[in-house]
Amino acid sequence: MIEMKDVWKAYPNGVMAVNGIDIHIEKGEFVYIVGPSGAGKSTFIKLMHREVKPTKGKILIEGIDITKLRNRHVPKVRRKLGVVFQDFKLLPKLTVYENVAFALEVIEEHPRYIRKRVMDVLDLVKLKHKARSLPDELSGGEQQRISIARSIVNNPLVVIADEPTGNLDPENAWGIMEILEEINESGTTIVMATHNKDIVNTMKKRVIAIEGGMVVRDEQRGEYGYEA
Ligand SMILES: Nc1ncnc2c1ncn2[C@@H]1O[C@H](COP(=O)(O)OP(=O)(O)OP(=O)(O)O)[C@@H](O)[C@H]1O
Repeated sequence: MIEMKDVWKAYPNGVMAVNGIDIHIEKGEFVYIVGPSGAGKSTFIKLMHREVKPTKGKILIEGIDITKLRNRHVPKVRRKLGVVFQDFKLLPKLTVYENVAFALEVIEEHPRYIRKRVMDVLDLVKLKHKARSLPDELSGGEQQRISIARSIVNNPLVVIADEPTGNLDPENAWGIMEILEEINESGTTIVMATHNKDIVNTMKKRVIAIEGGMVVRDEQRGEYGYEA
């Protein structure tokens, strides 16, 4: 479902962040991306949702090469991807409800469908009662749960998360993992870059390790493999 074929990324300053990556991720997989700081994990994640374009290579999402897409076709493919960031990136002046509804309003979904869908995903992350709050009235863990609700409101095929637990204490981090696992069990693919050794070692999912912009390990039911 997601395929990278001989993907390279050089930033304008000459840094080679990704050096010839070939990977294939199937529908429904849960994949951790691990590796030392500066290894290229975030670049890998950004390539996957076309925040950056590769210098060379193909990136296929359901057979569509996202590196070759015309700009006007990008939103259609992006809708297949939910993205979660370490720092949540909620819109501060919009309520929780409005943050989550935004993606559906942009594509002009029916207002009745929007109301139901937004309340359903808020229910999934157990924050229905916070619908009218502003993001800064919530704890970090709650904000991240809202950003996950926002990422899945469009029913994406894959949720791509860059260090989603990086700003959270262990209890909140595990709360996020429970939600991601539930989303994965309903068939959504999850790709998550992380430095969290405990989570990777406990969950026993596929682990892809990146070092120096290359895949150095790819194991089913893998371990974190580095010191925390
Ligand atoms: N916008 C950019 N311009 C130039 N170089 C960059 C840019 N973003 C990242 N890099 C460089 O590319 C390399 C890979 O960075 P990347 O952020 O992908 O690593 P990472 O594995 O996610 O690191 P961390 O675990 O610290 O977040 C690093 O050498 C970094 O300094």
